[in-house]
Amino acid sequence: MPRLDTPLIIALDYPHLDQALAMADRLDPRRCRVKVGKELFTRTGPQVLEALHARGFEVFLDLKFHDIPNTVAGAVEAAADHGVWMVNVHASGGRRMMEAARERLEKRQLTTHLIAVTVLTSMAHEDLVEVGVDAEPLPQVERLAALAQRSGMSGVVCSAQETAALRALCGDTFMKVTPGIRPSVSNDDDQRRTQTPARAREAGSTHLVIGRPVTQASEPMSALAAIEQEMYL
Ligand SMILES: O=C(O)c1cc(=O)[nH]c(=O)n1[C@@H]1O[C@H](COP(=O)(O)O)[C@@H](O)[C@H]1O
Repeated sequence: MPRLDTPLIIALDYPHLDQALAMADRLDPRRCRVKVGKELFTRTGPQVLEALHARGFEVFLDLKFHDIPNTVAGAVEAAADHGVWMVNVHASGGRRMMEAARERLEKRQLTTHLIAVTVLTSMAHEDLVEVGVDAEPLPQVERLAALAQRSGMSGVVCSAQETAALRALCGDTFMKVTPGIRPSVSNDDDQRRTQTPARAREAGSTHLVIGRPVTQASEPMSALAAIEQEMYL
C-alpha cells in the first residue's frame, strides 16, 4: 500500500459491522484513513480490521488504553499484531506505562504508530476541575504532551486549538492528531474544544479526525471533498 499523504481520518463510530462497512464502501481509501473505536471494536472484534484492510484502508485503532504498564504493553502489541497503522493510550497513564508500550513494539520491531491522548476534546476547564485537575486545558495538554514525547510516543491526540503551542513545544514531526474538527457549517455536538479544518491545518495539525460531519452527511465523499477544499483554499 503506498503511503498516504492525506491528513484525514474518518471515525467509523457505529454499533454494527455492516453499518461501518457500508460507510467505508462510500469512502475512498486514497483520500482518507479510517478510525475504529471502542463501540465498534467491542461489538465486532478484529474482523472489522480485517474487512477494512481488505478494502485498502489504513486503520487507526482508537481504544485509548489506560492500565498498568504490563497490561497496556500487551494490548498495544496485540493491536500492532493486527497490522493497524496507529494505536493510542492515555498519557495520564504515566511515563512508565507509555515506555512499556513503546518498548514492547520496539522489541518486536512493530512499526504501528503509538500516540497518547492528552485532554479529551470533550473536556473544558470545569470538567478538569471535577477530576481534580485545577488547570485550563492548554497547560495540561502541554504537560502531558511533553511527558508523552519524553516517553517515546510518536505524537499526541489533542484539540487543534492546542496544535500551535505543541508545535512550538514538541516540534513539527511530533504527530498532532486532532479530533473535534468542525467544518464552518457544522454544530459542535458533544465536543467542547473544536476547530475548523482550515485552522487546524494552518496551526500544524498533522492529522484531522472527523466523524459525524462526514458520516452523517447525505453524501459522505462530498462532505469530505468540501473539507479538503476548506483545508487547501
Ligand atoms: O482519540 C480520539 O480519536 C478522540 C480523542 C478526543 O480527545 N476526542 C475525540 O473526539 N476523539 C474521537 O474522535 C472522534 C470524533 O468524532 P466526531 O465528534 O463525530 O467528529 C470520535 O470517534 C472520538 O472518539
